[in-house]
Amino acid sequence: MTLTISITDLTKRYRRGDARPALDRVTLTVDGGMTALLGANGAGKTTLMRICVGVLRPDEGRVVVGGHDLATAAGRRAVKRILGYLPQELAMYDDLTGREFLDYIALLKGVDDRRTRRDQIERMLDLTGLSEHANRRIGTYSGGMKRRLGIAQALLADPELIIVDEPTAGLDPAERMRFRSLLASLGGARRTVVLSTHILDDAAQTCPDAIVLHRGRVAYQGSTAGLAAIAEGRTYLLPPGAPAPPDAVVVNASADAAGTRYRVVSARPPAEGTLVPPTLEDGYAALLQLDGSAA
Ligand SMILES: Nc1ncnc2c1ncn2[C@@H]1O[C@H](COP(=O)(O)OP(=O)(O)OP(=O)(O)O)[C@@H](O)[C@H]1O
Repeated sequence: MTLTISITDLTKRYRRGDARPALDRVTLTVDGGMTALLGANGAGKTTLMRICVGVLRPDEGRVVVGGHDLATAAGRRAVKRILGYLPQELAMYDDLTGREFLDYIALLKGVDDRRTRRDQIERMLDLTGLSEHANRRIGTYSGGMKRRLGIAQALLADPELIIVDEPTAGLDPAERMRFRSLLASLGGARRTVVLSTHILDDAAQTCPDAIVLHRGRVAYQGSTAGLAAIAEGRTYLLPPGAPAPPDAVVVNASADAAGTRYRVVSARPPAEGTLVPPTLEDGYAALLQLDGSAA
């Protein structure tokens, strides 16, 4: 049985009198497997994740994680025991080696037995490809290696629930692919994984389910394929030089010697253009367009 996160009517304002709350009556259910949490800058993703891991309190609403109510101290303690969390900015100690850092985190997570701790750390180092760098000081690690160490610490003590906030931001393409397959290998039947990302390709490759937050509200919850399908019948590739229709969202543009070629999502068919199967990016653009607030 995988763990479920039930979120009901969650509202969070950072300052009293803020015109728009960071989260506005958010109601969601997150089941096992991998779920992508999508949304523009400031949509409320980090706020939602911080509330779900118990480090931030909502103004209103309720979060129950695996049967534990986060409104209670006992509930928050219970969730900490089953949680692996990789925040956007994870504080690491540059003077520690990777192995020492993991040892410290494992102790904080209550893995008291030295041998169990050592075995778990070796497993995580191996899984994240850091074994040969484990005795180097973290201060000498690349950004990608620090991210991998971040996921290694999140996975210590075999958590049932994993929440990761933009884990691939700033990584080069090779590190990103490596990280992506590592994440995909985690989302097995036993775990509930929430992955917040701006990189829709990462979500499309790893997550069967998706949530889109828009200005603090839920704009979509369902399958990733269903999100892509919102742009079905309205995604067009325009020939070089053809202008994008005025009400279309330009998903991308590529230029070559023949001119610029636009990929657009448009409710109305353009004068010239070929209908193409939509990607997750197209579906996301269509969703925000339908919402009347494409950014
Ligand atoms: N500590 C804070 N104090 C005041 N306002 C905040 C604070 N943290 C976030 N906000 C505001 O709350 C809203 C939601 O922010 P949040 O960081 O949750 O969004 P996000 O979707 O994670 O964005 P990003 O993709 O840029 O990380 C934004 O308007 C942001 O400015």
